[in-house]
Amino acid sequence: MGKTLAEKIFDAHRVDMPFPDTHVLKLDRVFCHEITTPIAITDLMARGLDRVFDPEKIKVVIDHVTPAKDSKTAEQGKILRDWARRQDIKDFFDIGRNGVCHAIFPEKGFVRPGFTVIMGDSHTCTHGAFGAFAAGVGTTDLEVGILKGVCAFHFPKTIKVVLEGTMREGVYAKDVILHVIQQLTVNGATNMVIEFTGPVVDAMSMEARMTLCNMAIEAGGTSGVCYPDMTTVEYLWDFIKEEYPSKEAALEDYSQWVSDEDAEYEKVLKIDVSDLEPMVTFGYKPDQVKPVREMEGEKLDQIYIGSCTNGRIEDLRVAAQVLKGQKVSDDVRAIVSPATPNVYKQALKEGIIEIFQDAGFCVTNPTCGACLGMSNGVLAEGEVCASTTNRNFNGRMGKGGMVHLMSPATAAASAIAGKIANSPLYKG
Ligand SMILES: CC(C)[C@H](C(=O)O)[C@@H](O)C(=O)O
Ligand code: SF4
Repeated sequence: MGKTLAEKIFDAHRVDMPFPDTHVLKLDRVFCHEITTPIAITDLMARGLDRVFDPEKIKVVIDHVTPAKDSKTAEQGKILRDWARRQDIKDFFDIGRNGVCHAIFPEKGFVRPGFTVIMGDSHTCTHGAFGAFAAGVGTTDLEVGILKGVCAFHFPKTIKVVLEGTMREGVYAKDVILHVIQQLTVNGATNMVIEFTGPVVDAMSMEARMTLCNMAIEAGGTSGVCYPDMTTVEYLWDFIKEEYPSKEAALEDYSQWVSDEDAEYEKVLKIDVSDLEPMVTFGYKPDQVKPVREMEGEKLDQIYIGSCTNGRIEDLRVAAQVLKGQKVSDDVRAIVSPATPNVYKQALKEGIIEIFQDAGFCVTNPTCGACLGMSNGVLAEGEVCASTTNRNFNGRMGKGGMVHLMSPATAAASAIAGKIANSPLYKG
């Protein structure tokens, strides 16, 4: 019987099996941010265990609320900052160099095919786009990871999602993943890995693959994964060119991180994306999804473009294409948060920031901010936001507020219309 990609990663990292179905894996990366890691640090300190397993494998960023908005968030930043200094963690991204964790860490080349990655953040699944096993964990697992560089997991059953056909113009990875979540439902992949394969994924950029894997958790998935290929090698090349004599050599090495043809799956879901339309959520759960067409004209108060799902340069490019020469409707306000300083810089270079500003968008620094209703765009009671983020839970972006998840193209078109609208890039 063949093996899935996740099983192969487990085999290569297993150091112990203390109980049946408890696999202790060696970790290649432990990622940290200022919301969950300070709790782990404080607890480790209280227990006299203020150490780290390897400062080079730990990567740290302040991203959720930055600059700090109050004494509490300032304290969280301080605990993380002091710890990174004390433990000699060199890859620490503080204000001015910081961006959303799941955007900046891939951008820095920290994730490689076949890696194991944990973080105290549910969207850690994003990094599976590189052919890694990347999972969000709670405080106890994070503490063990920081201290010992290992983490215990259950054996990963895998759901294979095969994406076939050709996407229509104006339909994006976000529309695909919303459709997939609708099919799987919010707990259809609980404790499982979702493997995204097929010609549609093969043709996708790394950014689009990250958008897919990012939302695996919204179907309950532990991790999303894509097979590494030449697109992966090209994305990583600047970081790996010392390791391999050529891109082909890197590809050959990475090609061990794919599933065998006869691997066993929990479920295989084949989806032809050829007829897929731009999609949007309508309720408080990410599987409540409809075509934008059926939601056109719905009232909005705010538009938000950003986050670890859709705050990368490709996303901003698409939004700018829609916004060019247009104005945000007087009925709404609009905010864009480039996900990293590099995204911001590139958007400046390409004139994208100017397009956003001329349209009437507020451009913030790179941060999670509005995505989880902590800063930079919190909704008031009863307000509605069109958002490129990944969660539409009740009150997610502010108490009593509602969120409609959608692609950057749909969000930009909705900003201009002042209500939910399909983008002119979609030719249907
Ligand atoms: C703050 C953090 C723990 C949280 C998560 O784990 O997902 C956040 O990133 C989110 O998206 O709600
Ligand atoms: S951008 Fe949103 S979903 Fe992503 S890590 Fe930040 S708060 Fe979580």
